Amino acid sequence: MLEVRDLTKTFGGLLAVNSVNLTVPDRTIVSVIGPNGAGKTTFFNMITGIYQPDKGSIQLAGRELVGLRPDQVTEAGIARTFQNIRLFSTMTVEENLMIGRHPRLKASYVDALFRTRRFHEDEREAREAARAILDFVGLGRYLKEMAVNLPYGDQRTLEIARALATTPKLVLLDEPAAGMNPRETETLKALIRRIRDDLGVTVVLIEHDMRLVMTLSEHITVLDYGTKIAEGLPHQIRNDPRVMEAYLGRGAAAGDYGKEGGEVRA
Ligand SMILES: Nc1ncnc2c1ncn2[C@@H]1O[C@H](COP(=O)(O)OP(=O)(O)OP(=O)(O)O)[C@@H](O)[C@H]1O
Repeated sequence: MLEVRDLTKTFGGLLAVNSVNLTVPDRTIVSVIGPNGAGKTTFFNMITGIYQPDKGSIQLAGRELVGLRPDQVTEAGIARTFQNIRLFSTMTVEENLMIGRHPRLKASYVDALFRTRRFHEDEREAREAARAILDFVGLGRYLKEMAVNLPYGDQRTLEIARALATTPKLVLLDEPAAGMNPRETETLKALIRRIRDDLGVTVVLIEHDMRLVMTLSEHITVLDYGTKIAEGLPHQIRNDPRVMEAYLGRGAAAGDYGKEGGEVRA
């Protein structure tokens, strides 16, 4: 589904992502992990067209994405969430989803201006889709609620719902469990599995919660100082000395990898 080759990005003299390759098969759940500043978010930002890479290629189901704008990447089939919540807080839950739906609508500016039949059809379709997605993620009861009034964990789920509203082939989740309590994280884990199993959407996540990463991922790629230092199955990564070194060498970024005597909690 996703084939990243030789992806490279520098900021001034800093090599933030250094010639990274990543292959993500269709309908898999994979994780990109690494200590703080390893280049994970920069990697996501290149895939989604926010940053243009200095070098490399990014193909989604065979289509080259380098050079596309973020909205064109969304249209091509990649949706994402961000490390920090980016909802329209003064809009309702339904409206947040309808905005997520926008790239898939057919009506033009002129249709909207003159409220044509196509405009009304689009609006009805977007409302129906919003309702279906909210039910799917378990937020159906909040349809007309202001996004800002939702509990924290539900706001994060709403962000995932908004990403799903673009009907992606692949979704990139940037630290979806950040700030969640263990119960919310369990619910999130089940949701991510259902996104893959029921919707057939491929999932790539950046996550610091090692328990979640180790139990959810089918494949893990580890970055350190912008370079891929390891990749493989969860049990291989858990026992990889290079990975332990990367985390422990930096004081095992609070609550993460290697916290308990060099072993990963999983
Ligand atoms: N826009 C930018 N301009 C300059 N340097 C940047 C920019 N974005 C990221 N960097 C630098 O690139 C490196 C990689 O940062 P990035 O945010 O991708 O890491 P990360 O693995 O996502 O970290 P974290 O886990 O803390 O979110 C860091 O040294 C960071 O300071």
